[in-house]
Amino acid sequence: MVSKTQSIPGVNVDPAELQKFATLAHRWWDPNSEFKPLHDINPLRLQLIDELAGLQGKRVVDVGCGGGILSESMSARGADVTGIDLGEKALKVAELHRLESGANVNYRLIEVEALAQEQPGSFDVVTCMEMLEHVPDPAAVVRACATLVKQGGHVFFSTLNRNPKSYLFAVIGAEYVLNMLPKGTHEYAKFIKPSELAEWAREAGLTVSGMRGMSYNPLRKHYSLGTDVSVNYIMHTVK
Ligand SMILES: C[S@@+](CC[C@H](N)C(=O)[O-])C[C@H]1O[C@@H](n2cnc3c(N)ncnc32)[C@H](O)[C@@H]1O
Repeated sequence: MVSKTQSIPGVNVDPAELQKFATLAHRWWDPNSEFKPLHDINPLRLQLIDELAGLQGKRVVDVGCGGGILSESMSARGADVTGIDLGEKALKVAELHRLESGANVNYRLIEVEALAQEQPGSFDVVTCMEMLEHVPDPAAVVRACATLVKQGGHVFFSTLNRNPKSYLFAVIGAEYVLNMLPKGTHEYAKFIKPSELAEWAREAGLTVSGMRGMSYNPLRKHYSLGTDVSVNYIMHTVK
């Protein structure tokens, strides 16, 4: 299924993108489902965020939290987490899982731009992972994340780079060869170059402090963090 970018006027959302995740939402916490890549990369990104921002006792907002894989793990590191998404089904799954796990996460169905108006400068850490490539106006999400974070706080973005290698690995490889993701999960045109993301971040008043690549080795079926940002990458910014 290939979605068309069609946003709701006044709202920075592509309903077809939300629908993709709604269809699969009940499988969010199955580590062998379509969400396996998120489960597999989670320990790596969690460790990086904790090392750079120190999660214990911090107020964190996880933007586009989905079923809550990262949100719950950050709460397990001692953070007070708010998880927001516009996918109703994903949030219901997240809430049910939270009730079982007892995680300290408050889930809300709210646009990041609306939360930014409601609670500017309120969070020590903002995470926005694997979400920017699914919205019509990613720069507006970056601006909202910058508004949400306190002065001196940390904002983490992760997304897919846009180049022939990322097309080969993230679309052809993951969706068509290895069947790791449903076909149509990603639209190449929405992938974001680090230079573009860095510019949006700077325009929003954030300083880019570093970048790490997340690479997948199909032979070892293993993800690792490193310097190769050609496919999936995490950008660390500070306000
Ligand atoms: C690939 S999932 C990533 C989930 C989570 N961030 C993670 O990395 O584990 C993308 C998420 O973005 C959400 N999403 C898409 N468009 C959104 C929007 N405009 N506002 C908030 N969430 C959105 C989807 O509902 C989905 O939960």
